[in-house]
This record gives sequence, C-alpha cells and structure tokens, in this order.
Amino acid sequence: MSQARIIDGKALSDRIQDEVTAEVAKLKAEHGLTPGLAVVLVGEDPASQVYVRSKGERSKAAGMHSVTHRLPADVAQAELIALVEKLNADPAIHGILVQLPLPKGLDEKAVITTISPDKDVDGLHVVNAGRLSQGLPALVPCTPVGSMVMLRDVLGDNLAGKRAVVVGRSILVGRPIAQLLLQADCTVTIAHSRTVDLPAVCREADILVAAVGRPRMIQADWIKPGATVIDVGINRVPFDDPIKAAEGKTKLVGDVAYKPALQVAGAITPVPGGVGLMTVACLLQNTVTAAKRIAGLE
Ligand SMILES: Nc1nc(=O)c2c([nH]1)NC[C@@H]1CN(c3ccc(C(=O)N[C@@H](CCC(=O)O)C(=O)O)cc3)C=[N+]21
Repeated sequence: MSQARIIDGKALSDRIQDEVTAEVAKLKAEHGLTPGLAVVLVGEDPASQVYVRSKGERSKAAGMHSVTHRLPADVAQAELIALVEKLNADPAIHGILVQLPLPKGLDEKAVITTISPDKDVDGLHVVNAGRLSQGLPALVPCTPVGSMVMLRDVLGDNLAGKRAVVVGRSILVGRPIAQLLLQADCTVTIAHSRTVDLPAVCREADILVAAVGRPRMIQADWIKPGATVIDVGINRVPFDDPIKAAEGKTKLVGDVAYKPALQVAGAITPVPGGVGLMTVACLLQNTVTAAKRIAGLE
C-alpha cells in the first residue's frame, strides 16, 4: 500500500486566516466594526500558554482586537465569573474563550454557562450545543469545524453514507464532531473508554476521528486500509531519543501512532501541523461570525 496523503493544516489554516483578514478589513471599512476576541487563561500551565499566545498573535495579525486576561490558579470562582460578565457586557468584545481545563476548585460548567451564547466562540454553551444538535445556526466548536474542513479537503462533499467513528465524547470535540458528521449524512459511531473491542469498531471506519487525549493510542492495525484519519490529539511526550529525553525535552504527538498509520491510511492529519492550526484559524472565523451576528449584519 502506498503512503497516506498528509493533510496540510498549515496551508488550509493559512487560507482561512487570509479570508478572515479580508473580512475584518471589510467590516472595519464598511461598518466601523472591529471584531474583538478575549481569551481568559487561569493558572500557569505552560502548554496552555503556548496556545493562548498563538491565538493572540493570529487574531492581531488578522486585524482583530485581541485581549488576554491572565488570572492566578487560586482565583476565586466569583472573581472569574465577574470577569466573564464584564466581557459579556463589553461592546468591543465579540468572542470569549476561557481556556480549559480550569485548575482544580473552579466550576467549569458554571463558568461556561455564564458566557453569553452570542459570544461563545468555543461553542460550549448548552444553547450552542443544542442549536448544533438540531441543525440550527450556532457557534460551533473550532476544532470540529477545522476537522471538517480537513476532511472535505480529502473527500470533497462525498461524505454521505460513509462510516465515521469518533473516539472520544468531550463537549469541546467528540460530541460536536459527531454532530457535524451526522449533518453531512455520515453513519456515525461515538466510541469511548467503555467501548467493547475498540480496535474492531475503529476498523469499520472510512473516517476515523481520534479525540481521546492519549498519545499514540490508535494503532495502525485499527485503521481500515485507505481510511481518512483526523488526529485531534495534542499530547506532549518525552523525545524517543533517550539523550534528549534525559534533558527534559518534549515533543507533540497525536492520539494516532502516526508513522505506522501512514502505511495504512489513505489520508491523515499530522501533529503538529494539523488540526491544532485549524483550531486557531476557526476561532478567528467564529469571532468574525459572532461580531457580525451581534451587529445584525448576518
Ligand atoms: N476552551 C478551550 N478551547 C480550546 O480550543 C482549547 C482549550 N480550551 N484548551 C486547550 C486546547 C488545546 N488547543 C490547541 C489549539 C491550538 C494548537 C496549535 O496551534 N497547535 C500547533 C502548534 C503547537 C506547538 O507547537 O506547541 C500544531 O498542532 O501544529 C494546539 C492546541 C485548544 N484548546
């Protein structure tokens, strides 16, 4: 079997970034509207800091207004809620993203419920999740949207009837991806930690989405030959090279054992350079969508 096609997250995300940049310029010129994104980071998790920085840089590069609020890990729940309420009321802000997971002691559900559904660019609020599940216009989580763009880059609009297996059921990724695949008329299975004979379930998949958060868990022999594999995992692991590992150096790997998978899959997303880049690009896109809806332009 020939080597899988590698789906280029850099090229696809650059295209979205360019579209967003053009749209922002147009909104500014024609409506005096500058889409604004607020990112809230609680605590000092170094991996989160990288993502938060990239979101800030990319939104500024697109001409958007961008602010990052950093709060200490021991911030009081009431103070975090008060910040979200302030951002809800701020007319310069159209998108609010609270980086998850929150440190222990903070109530994630309560924080997410506080975010105005109109500004919920992560698509986490029950209103947006419910709207998505009924096929109504919604703010849809960024990673699922980006994953669908990558999938369509391979399969075009020929998704109807395909067997899709999503491994993972989180509200940020697994569930909304399953909804989008269902909307595209795939036959969707959501697998998870209690699924019996997960390898056999995965082998049924024409489209396999790995969103478990376990480094290299999905093995090559779980993949149907020729399948399209979307690897959502972003896991930091020690280098394989013991000398580098001893220096404490780490690298990013996905939820799929990538190198062996290349020999079996028809197409696959790399990590890094795959879904992660799409997530950031789609966040900017969602912020533009939110700004337009709030301004009554859609
Ligand atoms: N409320 C919330 N929404 C999120 O969307 C969210 C979150 N919380 N918590 C953390 C995860 C993780 N995440 C990533 C986004 C971009 C990259 C990304 O840009 N990755 C690049 C490079 C990363 C690097 O080199 O370190 C890549 O994969 O090529 C990764 C991970 C969003 N998340």
